[in-house]
Formats: sequence, structure tokens, C-alpha cells
Amino acid sequence: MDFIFIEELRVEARVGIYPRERVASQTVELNLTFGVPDAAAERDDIADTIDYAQVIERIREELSARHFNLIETLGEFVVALLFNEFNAPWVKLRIAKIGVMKGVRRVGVFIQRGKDGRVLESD
Ligand SMILES: Nc1nc2c(c(=O)[nH]1)N=C([C@H](O)[C@@H](O)CO)CN2
Repeated sequence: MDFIFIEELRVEARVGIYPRERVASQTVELNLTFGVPDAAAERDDIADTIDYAQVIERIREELSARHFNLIETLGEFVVALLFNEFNAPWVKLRIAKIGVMKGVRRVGVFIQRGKDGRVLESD
């Protein structure tokens, strides 16, 4: 399996348990890695792989349209999008709020999972 990575993707999202976080969006930062078939490189054809431009567009579109109480729920939503819409076999996602708490640069969630439920180590 090959892996596509997207680093430091900034997306506007409404996420949080406080009323102000329900009405106003905030910037969240995503670091995303997902598996793609090795075969994609053989034919050099975008049709054989997952188009990362489309992934970014769909994440922005979906996150602009809903509110999540928890960063965990937002993370699970993005992972499900990769599995269900793009058929990614494996996903690693780190998603963070930036500067929401005094003395903390980033706080967030990390999810790593195979579509079949298996955890596969990467790096
Ligand atoms: N486990 C979590 N704890 C907290 C979350 C969260 O999403 N998951 N969210 C908040 C607030 O929204 C906070 O980020 C606002 O500053 C607090 N704890």
C-alpha cells in the first residue's frame, strides 16, 4: 500500500461544547494520511487512486455544513468520509484546535484505523 499525506490543512469548522463555538467557526488543522493502491503508480492514472484535491474539497464542504460538539466526533466523521466516499483502505488523522486554551498551542484527537477495523502501523 502507498500512502498519500496532507499536512497542515487548515479548515473552518464549527466545533465545541460552548455556545460561542456553536455559532462561530474556528480554524482546525488536519494532518491526514491515507492508503492508496500501489497499482495507481503503474498506470500513472488519477482514476486508479484517490484524488487528494477532491478529498480536501469534500472535507471543507462537509465541515462548513455542520456543528460537532466534540473534536473526537469531527475526527470520526472525516475518517468515515475517507472510508465510505473514497474507499480508502487505511486512514491516519490528527486534528487540532489552535490556541483555544491558555498555554496550549494545539489540542485535538488522533485516529488511526483500517477500513476493516485493523490497526496498521505506519512511519
Ligand atoms: N475530550 C474533549 N474535551 C473537550 C472538548 C472536546 O472536543 N473533546 N472540547 C472542549 C471545548 O469545546 C474547548 O475546546 C473549548 O475551548 C473542552 N473539552
